[in-house]
Amino acid sequence: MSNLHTDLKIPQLNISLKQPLGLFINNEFCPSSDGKTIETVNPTTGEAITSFQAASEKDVDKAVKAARDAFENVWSKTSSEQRGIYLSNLLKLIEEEQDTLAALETLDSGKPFHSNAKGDLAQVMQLTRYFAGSTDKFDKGTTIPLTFNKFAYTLKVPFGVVAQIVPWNYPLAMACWKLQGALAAGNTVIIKPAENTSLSLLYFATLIKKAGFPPGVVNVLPGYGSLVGKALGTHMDIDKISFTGSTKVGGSVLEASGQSNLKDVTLECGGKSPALVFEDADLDKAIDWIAAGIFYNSGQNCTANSRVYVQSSIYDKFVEKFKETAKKEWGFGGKFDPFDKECVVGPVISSAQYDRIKEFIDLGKKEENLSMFQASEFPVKDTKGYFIPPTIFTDVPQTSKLLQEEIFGPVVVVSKFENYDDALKLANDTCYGLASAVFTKDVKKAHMFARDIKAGTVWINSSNDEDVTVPFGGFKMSGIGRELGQSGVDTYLQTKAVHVNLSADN
Ligand SMILES: NC(=O)C1=CN([C@@H]2O[C@H](COP(=O)(O)OP(=O)(O)OC[C@H]3O[C@@H](n4cnc5c(N)ncnc54)[C@H](O)[C@@H]3O)[C@@H](O)[C@H]2O)C=CC1
Ligand code: BAL
Repeated sequence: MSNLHTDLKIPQLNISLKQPLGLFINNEFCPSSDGKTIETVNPTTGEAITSFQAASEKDVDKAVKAARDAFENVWSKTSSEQRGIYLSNLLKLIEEEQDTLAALETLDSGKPFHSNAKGDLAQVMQLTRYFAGSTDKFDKGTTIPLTFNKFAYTLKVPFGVVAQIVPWNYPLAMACWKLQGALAAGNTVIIKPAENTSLSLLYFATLIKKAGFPPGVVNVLPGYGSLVGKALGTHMDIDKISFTGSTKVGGSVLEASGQSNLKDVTLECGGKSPALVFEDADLDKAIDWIAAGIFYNSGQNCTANSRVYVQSSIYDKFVEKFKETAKKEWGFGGKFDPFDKECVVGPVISSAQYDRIKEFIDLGKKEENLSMFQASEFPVKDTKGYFIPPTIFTDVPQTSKLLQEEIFGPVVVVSKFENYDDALKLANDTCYGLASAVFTKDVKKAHMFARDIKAGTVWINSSNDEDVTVPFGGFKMSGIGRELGQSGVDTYLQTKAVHVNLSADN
């Protein structure tokens, strides 16, 4: 092992790989300027996997310079067709390396390989295909007739240098939601992975180079949020920043823009998304969707349907069946190994998140005296990993901290409602507005809910099955702006208005 690469083995899948550990600037892996490193831990075992280079402020400046030079001299002059070709090359490489990338996600984040990690890669491939095909199709601007001798036209132009900060719950998927859209639009990028899940994006950087992207177009800067993230937010030569993570840090990114150069800001932040189940719903199907909507990815999902409201006439039946489903379908598997097909609930990301979630569980149980069900024993005895079983709190009052705050774990609160107005009021009673779901066979009621709920996404008779072709983003304190779909490119473009005077006299 050098300090810039190490050999990793994943025996469960018979995979060996050369893992980059350096900062990726100008298409080369390099050490950090101050030699600092970060150790990354396998949440399944609690043991260290390896250490990678942690960028300094000086490295941020170096990456920004690389991205600026690449934008001004090369990328802004690269045709949209050629950008699409690079993205198509990238797609082919991701397809070839999908198992390795998915395996890295499982190793570093603990997400079950066969369900979650492969699912993340399927989404990454779909969105790369989508954005590769979009480069010559997105909105290019309009012509506006003014007078006989005057007209104007608009140009949609890239911002230039874009910074992107991504979280650990979907390390590569969240990176690709941002990266491919920004590249399709013609920007150069500096992207910062989360401290605890940097390996997959560093490996992905090798594919960027192989795909032919010119040096400096994509730069990957692993490092601490409080240092690298902050330096990106306040940098005077970054034109736009896009962030996914907690609402608290999202606010500080917005503030950093205001205190520096007013760079454009897109934020995807927290959520406490409601799912409503009306008495006319297909109960079994609703329960399957809702269980997946909270227990998939161990509940570490900004759109998780973490608040469930059920009409009182079917409440008891719902609760009974929901518990059965959680116990039967959402288990760790006997080996506590997310590479094992039986494992559908992996560990949560870190000991810090484990402690945070456990605090919520203890609060609900001991201080708020709530009725609680867990799909298996907790704390789990047979593992050193950060495993938390699906946990269901029932009859939870609207004022409970568990109902109001984002827990970001496999923990759900269930409450009852009497009628539509009651349900809507409860569902909208939150500072968040990311997503929502409604289960009913009544088309009118479903669309009334879609009209009335203050959230960026509404699922009718499903939950959390987002699609890369559909815009995604939050109302209220869940964020600013949209990603994916056409918005995934538009968000990285700004409008220039050109006024043309044809008159000979003035
Ligand atoms: N919306 C989402 O998808 C996510 C929400 N969260 C929420 O946040 C809670 C805490 O998780 P954390 O890992 O602490 O989230 P976080 O918001 O601190 O981390 C997300 C990203 O922001 C970076 N960051 C941290 N401080 C920064 C700063 N001052 N300036 C710029 N970037 C910074 C981190 O390095 C990471 O890359 C979770 O329990 C969950 O509620 C966390 C991750 C993803
Ligand atoms: N469902 C992917 C978006 C997120 O959790 O951040």
